[in-house]
Amino acid sequence: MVAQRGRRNGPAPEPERAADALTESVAENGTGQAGAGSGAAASGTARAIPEAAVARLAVYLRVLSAMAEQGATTVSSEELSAAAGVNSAKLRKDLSYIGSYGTRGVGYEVQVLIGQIERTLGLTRKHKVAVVGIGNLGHALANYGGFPGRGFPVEALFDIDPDLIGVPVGGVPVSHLDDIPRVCAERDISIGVIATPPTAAQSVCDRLVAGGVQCILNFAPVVLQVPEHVEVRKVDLAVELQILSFHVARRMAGEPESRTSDGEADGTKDVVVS
Ligand SMILES: NC(=O)c1ccc[n+]([C@@H]2O[C@H](COP(=O)([O-])OP(=O)(O)OC[C@H]3O[C@@H](n4cnc5c(N)ncnc54)[C@H](O)[C@@H]3O)[C@@H](O)[C@H]2O)c1
Repeated sequence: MVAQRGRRNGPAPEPERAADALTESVAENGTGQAGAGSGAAASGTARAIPEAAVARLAVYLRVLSAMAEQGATTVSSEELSAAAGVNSAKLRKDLSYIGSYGTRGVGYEVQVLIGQIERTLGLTRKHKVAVVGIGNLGHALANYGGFPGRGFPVEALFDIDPDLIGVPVGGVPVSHLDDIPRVCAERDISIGVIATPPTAAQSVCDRLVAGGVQCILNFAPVVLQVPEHVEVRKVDLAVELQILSFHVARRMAGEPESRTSDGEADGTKDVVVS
């Protein structure tokens, strides 16, 4: 996933919303590239957190939540790192960013660590999501049941196709593109997901911003221009496939492992390109 920086001038951020938003918890360096120690510290901590570490924190949270559901109260760094597919040195470093060092011989208290990661990721409140473009991808996103439980309820859907307007998808009726600003403002949508053709993405983005949306997840293969207070992340599965291809090519050539974007040797193949 790529943090994207196309900026337009715009109004100043609302501090309380900006501080809460998931994607604004990540480190920024103004170039779209993550780097160790760059940019803003995640909320609740004094240290900047590399964007790749933020992505791994989300993975640790998912693993810890599953462990908690199974009744675990403590977890060692070795157990957690194995379950998350990350080496334990990297895990300990990631958790040090949020001030969590564990107890020698005991490890980490699961619920305490969950709380710390949730606070760092701004997940102590729900972030309502709107999806725009209810085609193949939009349908899949709208129907996916895994978002609400992780604090991201899908509360609005938009499209331009008259055949879709008013039709419920995943229990939410599709509204018309023109209603984006009003509906997003009324429903307090904080994250907009763009799944339209690329030609439509910028105008959709402008409407989302007009509706007060401060975080955009963009699946369309286009760079969006946004005001300073709006955070954009771009998802491109082709890039992920190219990264896999890179690893296969390296392995076949017998060349050394790559380094992650936070500058660490990567023995885990969990490169996050940002
Ligand atoms: N990032 C990725 O990894 C990835 C993967 C698949 C698709 N995509 C991209 O996601 C987008 C959607 O792909 P898809 O396969 O679902 O396409 P699709 O054609 O099935 O769906 C697009 C939907 O957008 C709607 N739409 C068109 N113009 C609109 C507008 N102005 N406002 C609102 N809705 C509008 C259409 O009516 C349609 O329902 C494309 O840009 C595609 O390139 C990205």
